[in-house]
Parts: sequence; structure tokens; C-alpha cells
Amino acid sequence: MRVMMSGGGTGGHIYPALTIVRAMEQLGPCEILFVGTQQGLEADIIPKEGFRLELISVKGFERRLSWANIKNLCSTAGSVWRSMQLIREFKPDIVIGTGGYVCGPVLLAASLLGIPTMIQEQNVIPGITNRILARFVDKIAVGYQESVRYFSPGSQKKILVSGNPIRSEVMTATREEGVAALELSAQKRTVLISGGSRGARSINQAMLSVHRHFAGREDIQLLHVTGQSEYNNIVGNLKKYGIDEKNSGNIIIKPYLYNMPQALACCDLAIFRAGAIGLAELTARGIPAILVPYPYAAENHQEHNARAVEHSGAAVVIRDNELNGDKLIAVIERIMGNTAVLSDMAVASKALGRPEAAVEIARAAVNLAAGKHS
Ligand SMILES: CC(=O)N[C@H]1[C@@H](OP(=O)(O)OP(=O)(O)OC[C@H]2O[C@@H](n3ccc(=O)[nH]c3=O)[C@H](O)[C@@H]2O)O[C@H](CO)[C@@H](O)[C@@H]1O
Repeated sequence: MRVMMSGGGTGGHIYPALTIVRAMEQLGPCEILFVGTQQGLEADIIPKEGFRLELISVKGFERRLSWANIKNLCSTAGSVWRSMQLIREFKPDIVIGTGGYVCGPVLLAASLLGIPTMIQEQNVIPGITNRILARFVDKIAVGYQESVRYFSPGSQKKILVSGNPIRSEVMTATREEGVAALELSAQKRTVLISGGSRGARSINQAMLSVHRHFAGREDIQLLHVTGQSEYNNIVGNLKKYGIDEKNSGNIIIKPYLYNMPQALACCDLAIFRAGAIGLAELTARGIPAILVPYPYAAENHQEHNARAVEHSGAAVVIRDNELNGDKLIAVIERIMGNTAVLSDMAVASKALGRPEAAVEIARAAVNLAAGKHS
């Protein structure tokens, strides 16, 4: 089967795309081509994952009907044309989009050429590209039941509520592998801090106090993923406080983790933004979390994602404008200091997980390509 995948910008769109194609490969031999943009993280991640990537140039849309959007639509015509060329050359049996601007022209071109098409929406509140594409595509896989109502009535019959796809390594990685891969201590409990695929400045700032508070502790280690752009700044600031992560014994700072599944496998508590794929990974593994939703996400969708997890008892939400070092330290101490709280949160988290989502989406995609509608 020939599969064209498009999804880009952030990890939250790229990893679902990778997960879906890997699940499709498990169902039968596949020839895969990714289409992304130079500016998106896909330009870095997709070649590293061993897949071919073609680049096109695409402009973003505002989240409403506006003249700017109509103008953008015109300039997008060139990328639709380029996508059509790529489709004619590659001859896919199916074209799948997992969100981000790049999906717009690619999926539109596929739909115009009569190729079977599918989109996957990760968030409770669907992105603008997917809301527009919903009218054209054949199938829509969604991460949350709550998102169904945001699609037009005409699109609803195409929806499959599958949950969000997570990489199979997230489930198969073991604690021992994680400890070894990240050079952690097997004796200490691990707090994993990540602001999503591009990092989070407010979490990084609050973490400066958290590191000072926990530095040298025998029971807890902090694995802090800063995002590429903030790494030097955070390491430099810690040095000013006399903390050298290389000698601290319990503080590990990384710009980005290419082995996030291993980190999740040995993580006892996560401090995360509330991106949909990060949440799907945490809940699939049953990891308790402190969530700080990104306040500028379109239509505040991260807070909706986070509250859904908090309501089930799996997370504590701190709003970005209320976040500071003291507050974060207090919540970490409260959760880590009480094993009953930690294990109740872990059970609640596990109950939310949908580790089978990728296989369900892959089956639907294969059926669609074969002309069967599931
Ligand atoms: C600012 C913004 O609008 N972010 C959006 C983006 O999130 P973003 O890409 O930041 O976050 P997600 O949590 O959804 O996904 C991140 C993915 O990157 C991986 N990862 C992250 C950091 C790292 O060092 N290594 C690594 O592998 C995670 O394991 C996960 O698979 O897409 C999500 C899914 O549409 C949305 O819910 C988010 O709101």
C-alpha cells in the first residue's frame, strides 16, 4: 500500500503521523512518503525516523473567516498545485493528515484528485485546518468524544472516535531501559518536566526555583527537558545559582528527548503542558501529572484537554498565570510526599489511556484505501 502522510509544525502533529504509518506497516507492506514544511519540526524528526520527506511551502490561516484567510487561500493555490504534482508522482492509495497548516493543501489536492483521504484530530477543540478539511475528506479520526460536536453536521457520519495514537515504544519501553538510556539513578523517583515539543518558558522559569529546592536530594531526581531554544539559558541560570547539572547528582537537563518513550517508562510524576499527544502518552502509561496548559493555544484548547484529565483525578492543573516556583514546589512535595495520592492518581491516569488507538486508526485507513468503509 502506498501512503502519503502529512502533518507538521509541532511534535503533537508529527508523532501521531509516525505512529499511524508504523501501525499500518504492521498490517501489511507500505511505501510511505511524508509531506511537510522546512519550518516545522518534521524537517528534523521525519528523516531521523528513517522516512522520506518532501517539503512544500504553506502559509497559516487565522481561526476565522477573513480577507487575510481568503488571500492566504490564493497563495495556497501554489502549494495545492505542488501537492498535486507529488501525488501524481507518488500515486498514493491513501493520503492522511494529522494536523498543522501543511495538511491543508495536501489533503485538498488528494480530495480533488479523488484519492481516499483521512484526517486525525488530536484535541478536544479541533484545529482550523481540520475543521475546513472535514468537509472534503472521507474519514475523520478523533482523540476525544467531546470534539465530535465541533464538526459540521454533514461531516459527523465520517467520524471515528478512536482516541489519540501513541508510539508503540511508549508502551513497550521498560523502567530499566529508561534509567539506563537517560543515565538516571534506579533508586530515586523521577519527575519528568517537559513543555511539549517546543518547550515552555514559564515552566522553565518556575523550574529554576524547583531545581534549587530539590538539588542534592537523595529521594528525587528531576529530568527537565527545556526545548531547544531555552537550553543554554536554563543551564546558564542554574550555574549562576551554583548548580552544575553534571555534578548535582539528581538534576538532568536536556534540550529535547528523542527517546521520550524511555523517559516516560521511568517517570513517577510528570510536569507537562497539556498537548493532546503528551496527555495520551501519560495516560497510556498511567503517569500522574501536574499540567500547565499553554494559555495561547487556539481557543484555549490545552486547558480543555487538561481539565478532562484533572476531572478524572489523574492530574493537578496549574494555570500558566498562577505558576511560580513556590507553587510548583508545594504541589510536587504534596504529591510525591504521599504514596497513596501518587498511586490513586496513577490508577486514574491509566483508566483514561487508549493504547489501542493507533491500531484502530490504521485499520480504518487500510479499509478506506481498499474501498471498504468501516
Ligand atoms: C502550543 C501548541 O499549540 N501545542 C499543540 C501541539 O503540542 P505539542 O507538539 O507541544 O505537544 P503534544 O504533547 O501533543 O506532543 C508532543 C509530542 O512530542 C514528543 N516529545 C516532546 C518533547 C520532547 O523532548 N521529545 C518528544 O518526543 C512527545 O512525546 C509527544 O509525542 O500539538 C498538540 C496536538 O495537536 C496540541 O494539543 C498542542 O496544543
